[in-house]
Amino acid sequence: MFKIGIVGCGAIGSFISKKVLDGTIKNTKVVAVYDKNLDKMEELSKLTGAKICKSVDDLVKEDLDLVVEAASVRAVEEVAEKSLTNKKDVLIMSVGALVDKNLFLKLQNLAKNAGKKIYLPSGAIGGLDAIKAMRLGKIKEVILKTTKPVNALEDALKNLGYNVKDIKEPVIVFEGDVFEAIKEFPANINVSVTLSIAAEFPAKVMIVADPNAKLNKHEVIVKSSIGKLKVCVENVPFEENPRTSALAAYSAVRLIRDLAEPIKVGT
Ligand SMILES: NC(=O)C1=CN([C@@H]2O[C@H](COP(=O)(O)OP(=O)(O)OC[C@H]3O[C@@H](n4cnc5c(N)ncnc54)[C@H](O)[C@@H]3O)[C@@H](O)[C@H]2O)C=CC1
Ligand SMILES: O=C([O-])CC(=O)C(=O)O
Repeated sequence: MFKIGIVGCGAIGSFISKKVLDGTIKNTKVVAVYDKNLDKMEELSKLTGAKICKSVDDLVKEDLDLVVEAASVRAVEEVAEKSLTNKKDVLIMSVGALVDKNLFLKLQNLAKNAGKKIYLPSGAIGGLDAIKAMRLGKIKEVILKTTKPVNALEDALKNLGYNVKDIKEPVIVFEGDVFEAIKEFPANINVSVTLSIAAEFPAKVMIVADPNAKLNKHEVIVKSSIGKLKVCVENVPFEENPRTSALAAYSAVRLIRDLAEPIKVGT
């Protein structure tokens, strides 16, 4: 039996748990959960039978094969560092945290020394398989254009001083590099960091708030010496959390399911 611990019992953590329970992810059990929100943690524990943990420290001491971080960019350092030092593989959803080069290198070293893995799912975008291969040539430009409904961007827009009710037509609310993008939209643009890590090249990012949009759209363009890639996904948002695309949770489910597969498809 493959044993999982989950930090963050929101949309993604709960979805992964449901896919364990319905057998989409086979021979697996969610054995421990932690969330700073007690109600969410109790709800997921009730659903899965998992132990309620008092802290990340408490969770990583359990007998686990994998820790899933599905909490927030700010949670990543503690969850990943403690998982790896306690000899657990870790899957990170809040990939945005890894825009910090020092943290990236620290976790990479910890994983190497512990003989453990850090898994970064493709999340809400596509094309990373091809981009990783293209990276072996020369990458010239990496672009991500994200369009989301206004309510999906609401928290970040309010922090940036937008009056969201005044947005009546599509507005470019951000244009800049991946470093600024994840700072200003920490719960919306983790994919720009995953993309930049896969390409080993900093993405240029544009974010559009569209009051008429119903889907989370991500357009990825990569220009390289090997060729040009254009991938566009139009994702159904999660009902429980409109900031998050359903594809992001499905990609984590697929990654965990594939860990046990003898044949690996794609790069
Ligand atoms: N890589 C990707 O493509 C994507 C990544 N994400 C990221 O994945 C993460 C999870 O997303 P959702 O499940 O949709 O979010 P959510 O908001 O539905 O759930 C997050 C849960 O984590 C808990 N939490 C937050 N900080 C915590 C901490 N420091 N310690 C313990 N619990 C904490 C919250 O109380 C909440 O219950 C977010 O950081 C989100 O930005 C979301 C979509 C796509
Ligand atoms: O789910 C999405 O569409 C993308 C997202 O929130 C993120 O990358 O943080």
